[in-house]
Amino acid sequence: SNEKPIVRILDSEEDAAVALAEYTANLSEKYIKQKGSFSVVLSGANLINTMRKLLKPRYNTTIDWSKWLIFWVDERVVPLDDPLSNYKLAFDGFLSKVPIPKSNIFPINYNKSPADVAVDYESRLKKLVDEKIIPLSASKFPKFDLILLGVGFDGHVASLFPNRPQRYEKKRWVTFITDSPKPPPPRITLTFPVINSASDIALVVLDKGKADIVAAALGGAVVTPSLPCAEVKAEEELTWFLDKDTASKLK
Ligand SMILES: O=C(O)[C@H](O)[C@@H](O)[C@H](O)[C@H](O)COP(=O)(O)O
Repeated sequence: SNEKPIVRILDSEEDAAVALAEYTANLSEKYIKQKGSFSVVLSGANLINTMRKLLKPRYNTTIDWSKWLIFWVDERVVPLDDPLSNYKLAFDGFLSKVPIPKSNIFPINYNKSPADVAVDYESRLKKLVDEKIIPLSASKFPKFDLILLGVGFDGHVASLFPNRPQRYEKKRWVTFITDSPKPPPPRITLTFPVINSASDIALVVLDKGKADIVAAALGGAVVTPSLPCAEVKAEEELTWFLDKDTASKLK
């Protein structure tokens, strides 16, 4: 793997959205050619809006949507029709507008217990690995093609927060949190061993309020505890997508 991330600094949020579409479409073509499918793992929040260019020509007409598999890097433990659901956000803003087969979309099975939801999601991933739909990494974690991550103001990725133990999980594929500092409190999340087994990862940060966090993560500043976003590694390539304002504090 490439130890050094690629840092792309675009002029504006609009340009970053275009660059993200181009990047995603290229990976889609590459992995579908290579392995017959393209597994994409989504975050919530702003990311879905940044993916909007994929819904427009030429991407919407040239991408082989039937080969996409959709997962969530983290999910709020709420019913799937709740306005806080990452699934609902992705469905309303993206998935309902492209012809991805419903059977290729893997939202959580909602249940009141975050622990149960995590166990269920992990066992469904295990089944997909057994069925050879998702490959296994050398370290025996599921290997997704592309994980798309946002970064929080505290440097979190997925629902792996700086001051919470979930970020140190080494064995589980999916874990849960009942006291997330970002609301809502109950969530499930993929763990670092799974995230860092992905082939390609995009960290998409387009918010000048996060300029300091990005500079700390990319500038190698010593922060205790370390920033989760600085712990992300990809098997093939890790790419940061920033706009000028968000990158303004980079040296
Ligand atoms: O549950 C969520 O909200 C996310 O999946 C979370 O990990 C998000 O990606 C970051 O908090 C950044 O969110 P923004 O990009 O909206 O700031």
